[in-house]
Amino acid sequence: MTHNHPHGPAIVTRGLTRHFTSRKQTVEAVSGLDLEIGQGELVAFLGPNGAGKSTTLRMLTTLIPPTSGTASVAGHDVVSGQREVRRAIGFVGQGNGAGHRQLGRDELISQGRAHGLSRADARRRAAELVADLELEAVADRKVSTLSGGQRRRLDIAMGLVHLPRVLFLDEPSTGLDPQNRANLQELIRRLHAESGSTVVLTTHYLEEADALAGRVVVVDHGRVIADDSAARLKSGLGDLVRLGFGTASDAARAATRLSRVPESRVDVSAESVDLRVKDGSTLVGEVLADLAADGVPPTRVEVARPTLDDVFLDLTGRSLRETQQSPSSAPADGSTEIESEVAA
Ligand SMILES: Nc1ncnc2c1ncn2[C@@H]1O[C@H](COP(=O)(O)OP(=O)(O)OP(=O)(O)O)[C@@H](O)[C@H]1O
Repeated sequence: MTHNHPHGPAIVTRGLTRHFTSRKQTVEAVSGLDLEIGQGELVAFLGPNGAGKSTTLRMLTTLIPPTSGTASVAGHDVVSGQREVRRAIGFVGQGNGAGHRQLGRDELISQGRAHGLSRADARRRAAELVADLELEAVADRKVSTLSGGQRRRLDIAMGLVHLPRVLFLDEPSTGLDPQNRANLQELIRRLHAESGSTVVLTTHYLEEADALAGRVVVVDHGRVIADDSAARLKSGLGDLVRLGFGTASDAARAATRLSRVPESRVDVSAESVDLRVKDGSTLVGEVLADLAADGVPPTRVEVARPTLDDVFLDLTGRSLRETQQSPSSAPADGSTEIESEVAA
C-alpha cells in the first residue's frame, strides 16, 4: 500500500481559526494555527481536554469550515477543494464508525462501495485490509459483538479503504485498556511505515505521543505551544534532580550552593530542592559530594528523566495529567525514574 505523492507538504495551515458561539458566549476553539506537515510524517496533536485538537481535525477533514485563516490538505483547500480533500483523506473519528449488525468484512465492502469502488474492487480491498491489519478474527463476526479494541481496528481499516494519502485519527486509543492500546499503537506504527501515508492523530495520552509520533504538536487553548520530536522537547528541559533535606534551612542553604551549577534551574519548596539540569544522572554524584562538603547532605535523592508532562508543565504551569478527565488515563509515560535513599 504505497502512494505516489504529488509534490509539496501534506498539510499547511495559515492562521487557522475556529470560533463557536453558544449561549451568546464565544469560544475560541482554535486560534491562529500555523502548521506545515510534510508527506509521510506521523504527527501527534497532544493537549488537554478542550485544547482544540478535535476542532482542528474537523476543519482539516472538511467537516466544519474555519472561521478565518486557511488550510490545505493534499494540495487542496479545505473549503474550495472540499471534494478533493475528502477523496485524499481517511478519517477515523472518536465514535465507532462501525456499529451495525453487519459482518466486519461487509462493513469494509460497504465502505469501499461508498467510496466509489466496484463490488469486485471493494471485495478485493476488504480482503487486503483484513490480511494487512490481521483482522481475520474480526472480519467474519458481527460488528456489534466486537470488543472495543477490535472495533477500533476495524474503524481504522474503514478509514483506509480508499488508500488515503493522509489519515486522520481522532483519539484512536481512548477507552482502550493498556494492552489494546499498545496493540493499536503497534498497528498504527506498522501502517505508517508500510504505507508511506501521512498520519495525524490526536491524543491526550502522553506515552502515546512519546512512543508513536516522530513529531509532537502540543496544543493548549487553541494554540500550538510546542512542536518538535518528543526526544528534543524533553532534552531541552533537562533532567530533574529532586533533593530532600532534614530542615527547610538546610534546603535553602543547599539551594544557594546549587544555584552555582551552570545552566541549571533551582526551585526550593520547604524541605525539598528541585534542580533542573542536562545530564542530571551524570552530575548527581558531583552535586552530592559538593553538598556533603558544605555540610548539607540531602536525606533523599531522586533523578527523573523529563517526561512530556514536564514539558507541558514547564510551558503552561499546569500538568497535563491533572487536566485529563479520562478515568483510564495513562500510567507512567515511558520515563525511567531512578530513586535512591541517602543515609541521613
Ligand atoms: N460544536 C461546538 N459548539 C460549541 N463549543 C464547541 C463545539 N465544539 C467544540 N467546542 C469547544 O471548543 C473547545 C475545543 O474543543 P475540542 O473538542 O476541539 O477540544 P479537544 O482538544 O479535542 O478536547 P478533547 O481531548 O476533550 O476531545 C472546547 O472549549 C469545546 O467546548
